[in-house]
Amino acid sequence: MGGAQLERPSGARPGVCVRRSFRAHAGDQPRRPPGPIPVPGTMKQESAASNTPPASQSPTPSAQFPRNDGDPQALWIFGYGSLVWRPDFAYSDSRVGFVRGYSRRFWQGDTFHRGSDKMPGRVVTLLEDHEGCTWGVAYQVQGEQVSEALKYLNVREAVLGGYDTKEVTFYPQDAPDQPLKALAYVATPQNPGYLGPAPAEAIATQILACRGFSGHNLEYLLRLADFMQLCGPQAQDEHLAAIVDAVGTMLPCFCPTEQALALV
Ligand SMILES: N[C@@H](CCC(=O)N[C@@H](CS)C(=O)NCC(=O)O)C(=O)O
Repeated sequence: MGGAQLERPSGARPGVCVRRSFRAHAGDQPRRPPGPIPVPGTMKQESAASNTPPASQSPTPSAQFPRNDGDPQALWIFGYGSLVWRPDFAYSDSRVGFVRGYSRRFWQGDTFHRGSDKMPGRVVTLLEDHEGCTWGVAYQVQGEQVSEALKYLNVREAVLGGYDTKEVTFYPQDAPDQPLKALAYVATPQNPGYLGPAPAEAIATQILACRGFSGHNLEYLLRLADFMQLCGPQAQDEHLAAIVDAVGTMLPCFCPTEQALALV
């Protein structure tokens, strides 16, 4: 199964849930160019075991799983960080869209996937924000996929990441007037890995310096920025953009000089 299919909105008017000061109406459906464009990176269907340690007695998700009309066995899971480009669980359908009332923030520390105990990386969580809007991908799991996905995500998100489950309302980009109940993994300030707010420059420095089991923290940032770029101009994330800008400013300081390279 390929990556989540992202249909680049043509130069259409912005969809629903755009910048704080703008409220379009469900009728403003962006026209669709033919054929979807895959989200950057492949969403491999490799077995979950390939990138997480042996499953432990992970706690079961605290939220009752949100159900939508139709297939009672189906469950939608909303990804807004690494799940956007690497869900690594089998799913039946995926939709690009957004949740309202939350803002994405690089305020969660990560000592496994993108950092270490000595140098924790920074990954994203959702901050309750009445005016907020966060774009991501919702994945539909059905039948046996439900228990498999939840078992895998409990290890990856809850046990290793400190995330808890929360029910959110997801608005598909192509049908914002038909919202879906979805399960999201959110790192709250009560979890031990929570780092909280910091200036964009400090977050950028931490991201540039850290790597973990799943790769460099910079890859995490840039893949998310890549996804947001593909969502089109109506999808804005000022916090993410400020960190990307700060990384761009600092990168020369982290790059080896010609002289240093000549010594290699
Ligand atoms: N829950 C968020 C964030 C999840 C996230 O990024 N978790 C990290 C740290 S626990 C992770 O799974 N990283 C895997 C990776 O960086 O490839 C999402 O829905 O995407």
